[in-house]
Amino acid sequence: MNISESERDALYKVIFSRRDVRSEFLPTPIPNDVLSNLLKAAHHAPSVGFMQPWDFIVVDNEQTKVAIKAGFTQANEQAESLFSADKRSQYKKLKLEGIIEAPLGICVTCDKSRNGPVVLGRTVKAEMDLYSAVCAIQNMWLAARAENLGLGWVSIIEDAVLRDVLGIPEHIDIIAYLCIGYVSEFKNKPELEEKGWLPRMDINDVIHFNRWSKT
Ligand SMILES: Cc1cc2c(cc1C)N(C[C@H](O)[C@H](O)[C@H](O)COP(=O)(O)O)c1[nH]c(=O)[nH]c(=O)c1N2
Repeated sequence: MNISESERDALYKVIFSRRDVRSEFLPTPIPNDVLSNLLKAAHHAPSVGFMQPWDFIVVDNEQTKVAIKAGFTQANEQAESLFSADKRSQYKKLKLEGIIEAPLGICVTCDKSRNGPVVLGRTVKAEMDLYSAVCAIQNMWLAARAENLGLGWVSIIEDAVLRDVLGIPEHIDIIAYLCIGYVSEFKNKPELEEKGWLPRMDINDVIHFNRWSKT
């Protein structure tokens, strides 16, 4: 099966217009079939040894969201203190989550024990299952954009809080807490770029032929 030019263009449009969303969520409910599309896209991500180590815990309960938000607030206060004084005042002005506003949260986890202890492709690098779960998140992020849904990754929260609030067993790794919902707008640029936190690097500064090579 070949990809047509218009299908290729659509894929690049989705890639380049995908954003991390936290300020623009609308309360509009997400239809079940649309949510299913996102989860199916995530579940079709590549995974080491095809182990499919992910699980997706969907959060739609207000009380649960409030408890998760409290965890963010606590972690964010600690995070603030780590930045230098000038960065700190800039940091305080950033909105770094949409936990309450987004109609749905999804906690993505990784079960390292799935399919037994020896996994094809994970024999020398134990973290390959975690990377596989991240591939699922990126699939979901792109599928969300194609469905005109915003997605925001909230990593400023202790695993212990998510584990406690969502009842996640100790042997399961927590990869991400994602906020998902329709949005008032998709920004043209990353919010952190727009607000002067960091610029996008020049692509030529990150592509290197034979860098560090000994030969
Ligand atoms: C693993 C990981 C973790 C986080 C993020 C991303 C990723 C990949 N990002 C979003 C991040 O700031 C954003 O992707 C970049 O600023 C680039 O912007 P766009 O995603 O292109 O809009 C993010 N943003 C935020 O406001 N709070 C957060 O806790 C996090 N955590």
